[in-house]
Amino acid sequence: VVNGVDARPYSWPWQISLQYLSSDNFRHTCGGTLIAPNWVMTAGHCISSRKYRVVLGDYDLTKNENNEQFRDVLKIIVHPGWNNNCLACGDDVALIKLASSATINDKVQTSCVPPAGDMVAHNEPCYITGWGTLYTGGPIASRLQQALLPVVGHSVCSQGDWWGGTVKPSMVCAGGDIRAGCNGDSGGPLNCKGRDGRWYVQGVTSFVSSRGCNTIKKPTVFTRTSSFTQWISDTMLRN
Ligand SMILES: CC(C)c1ccc(NC(=O)[C@@H]2CCCN2C(=O)[C@H](CCCC[NH3+])NC(=O)C(F)(F)F)cc1
Repeated sequence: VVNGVDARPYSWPWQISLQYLSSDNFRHTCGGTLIAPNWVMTAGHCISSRKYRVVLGDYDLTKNENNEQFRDVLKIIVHPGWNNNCLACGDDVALIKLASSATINDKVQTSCVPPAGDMVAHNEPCYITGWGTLYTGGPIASRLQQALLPVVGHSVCSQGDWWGGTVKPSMVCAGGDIRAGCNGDSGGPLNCKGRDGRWYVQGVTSFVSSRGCNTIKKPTVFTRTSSFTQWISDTMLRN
């Protein structure tokens, strides 16, 4: 996250770190959201043929704070429409079934998935969270970062000098000024508070401009969760 701040520890208890085994130790590669005790939602582009683990209840990736829960992955289902060579085609979403359920407590909780078709409004105040790089090409964060990213409506985000036709209705734009997601935030949540006072994961961090994470008029682009609510529930039910 570029120009964010340290989150208050465990204030986003559904944020997970997706890590892959790289010569004898696990490395953070993407974020993700706990949406059921044994299911995590992340981005399709985060998934390759590596061995993964999921870390829950983490805050500082460089310290053992004794609240972390480590889970092996039982299975990964990438959305059938995801095409690694077509970021603009969307469907950048995947579901990870944990080998055993997370222990739900004050530091590990599930986020709400919005109802199908739920549309976050232009300028709605949402927060991106993640351990991604602190600036383009920079180091990943040690402590979980957060930044307020106001939603940019599709009519603005799809304008020529913004993302144009690259952004689809199945995506959500947010930010577009000095704050942005950055590499390593992929797969993490766009957190928006509902009228019921509960937090909803309205987006899955998908892409930023290849010219720099916080490029003006190139807001961070998220997979719109509510476009996949049906797929999410079907997949969890069948697997
Ligand atoms: C659709 C096309 C115009 C296009 C749009 C944006 C990009 N952006 C990028 O490639 C930048 C540069 C580093 C990684 N990156 C990204 O946007 C990667 C996804 C890359 C997937 C590649 N297989 N996502 C992230 O860094 C983020 F923001 F989610 F944390 C690339 C192509």
